[in-house]
Amino acid sequence: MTRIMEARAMHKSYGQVKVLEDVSFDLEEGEAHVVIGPNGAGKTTLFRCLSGETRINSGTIMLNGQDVTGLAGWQRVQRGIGRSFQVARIFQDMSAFENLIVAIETRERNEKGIWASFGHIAPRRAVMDEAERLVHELGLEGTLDDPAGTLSHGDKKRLELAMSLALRPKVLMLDEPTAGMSPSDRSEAVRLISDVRARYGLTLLLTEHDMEVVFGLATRLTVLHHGAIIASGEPHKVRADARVREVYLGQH
Ligand SMILES: Nc1ncnc2c1ncn2[C@@H]1O[C@H](COP(=O)(O)OP(=O)(O)OP(=O)(O)O)[C@@H](O)[C@H]1O
Repeated sequence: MTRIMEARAMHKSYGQVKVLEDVSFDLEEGEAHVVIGPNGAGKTTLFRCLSGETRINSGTIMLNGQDVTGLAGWQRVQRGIGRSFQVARIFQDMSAFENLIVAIETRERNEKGIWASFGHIAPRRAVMDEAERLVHELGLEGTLDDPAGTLSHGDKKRLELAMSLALRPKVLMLDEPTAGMSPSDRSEAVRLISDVRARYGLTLLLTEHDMEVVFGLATRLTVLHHGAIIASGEPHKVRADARVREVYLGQH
């Protein structure tokens, strides 16, 4: 297996609060690596550090063998890290389709440089075709012309996923993708994420609280507790780990 990401000895504090303490973390190509842990364990912070949204205080992060520790989030996106769009990043007044067009054009600008943004007024046919394909694959047909801000929670999540895929990432990071969903929407989300992972040959990194989602998707499971990793490995082995059951899984 090829190691895509290798983070070593990461420390992260917010003021006096130590959130990550000596965390080392690997991501292998093709795996679906799920990070779980109690509320406040540091999962979102770990995500933000790996994606470059926030800087670690010490440690190193390598991506495909290159040191990206000092690089900003957008520079890591250019190197293949796709972080699911936060709901706030969707342009609420624009339609789902227009949001997708923007995401695809953003990728093209990243690929070709700033000059790609000049020279066309209407979206080109290829961009429209790609947006239509994503709409179809993600089941967004019924929502196309509605302002994104008026979409249901489940459809917003689908749109976020479509916008993340538009960036053609090698690694897709999803922070609690099923948060706030009904049980049936959850099962649908698991099916969709598995489907997208297989179709795009993606490496997945996600956090999740729902155990059906966790065990439905994970090929590797890592458990964070008070900002430290207490177990990592095959899901069924981690599930049986006494310490993990004590601090987290025993309550589920
Ligand atoms: N920007 C910030 N400034 C100050 N403290 C923060 C900040 N972000 C997170 N924290 C603190 O860091 C700790 C870990 O938070 P984090 O959101 O990473 O945990 P989590 O495991 O994702 O939790 P949850 O499961 O509830 O989402 C918490 O104590 C939180 O209050």
